[in-house]
Amino acid sequence: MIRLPMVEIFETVEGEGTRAGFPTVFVRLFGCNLRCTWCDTKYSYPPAEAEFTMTIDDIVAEAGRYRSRHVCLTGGEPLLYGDKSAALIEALVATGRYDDLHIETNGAIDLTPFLERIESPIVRYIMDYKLPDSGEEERMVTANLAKLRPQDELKFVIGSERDFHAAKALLEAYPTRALPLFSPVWETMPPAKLVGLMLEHGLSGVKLNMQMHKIIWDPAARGV
Ligand SMILES: Nc1nc2[nH]cc(C(=O)O)c2c(=O)[nH]1
Ligand code: SF4
Ligand SMILES: [Mg+2]
Repeated sequence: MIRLPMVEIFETVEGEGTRAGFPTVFVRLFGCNLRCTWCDTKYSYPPAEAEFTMTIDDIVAEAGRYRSRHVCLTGGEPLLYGDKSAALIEALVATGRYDDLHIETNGAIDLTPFLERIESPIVRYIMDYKLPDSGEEERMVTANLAKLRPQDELKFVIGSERDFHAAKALLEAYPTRALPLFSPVWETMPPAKLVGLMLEHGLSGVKLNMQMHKIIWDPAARGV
């Protein structure tokens, strides 16, 4: 039986992206293949330990205890487990109880096998592109950008002006159908400064992405 290492399952409102504000069940898997400098979920990979492991059936049942019709698969990196991650996505889709299943993936996983295997219209990828300040830019799978679809989102977490210019250059170099989101790093990029840069550079197709959960609750709170 397939078991996955887990951090937590909880219900809150989605804090980010185009579905921000909808009641959403979060399924947070343990483990990540990156170590971003500004990571806000360091409890989701070693040296922290997985809280527990769960079977796919258990995860589906636990998520199903809540009434949200949106589900977010996150981590860590929820696609780290290949076929097992795909089987979890398929099992959540098969319940028929969700209108939206979005997957927060870190840009260092080739999405091709997932896009080819999973055909459900409710499944959407929110791909982070890690910029220079993260320390992980060289790990990005740039081939993913051309494969993302209009329902997917391409999120840039922007910590500095250097990051802003890198994101702008990347969008010019790698056309994508996904919606580009610019998200300010909570500690180092004042949102007003990021908006100013977006307007100054005429980035009319880019959407500002604020992390609502860090405004509503303590930025360090877990499970919200
Ligand atoms: N409310 C809320 N929205 C979120 N969107 C993405 C999250 C994540 O940690 O991946 C997250 C989270 O942890 N909380
Ligand atoms: S990819 Fe996400 S979970 Fe992994 S280190 Fe970076 S910010 Fe943290
Ligand atoms: Mg979070």
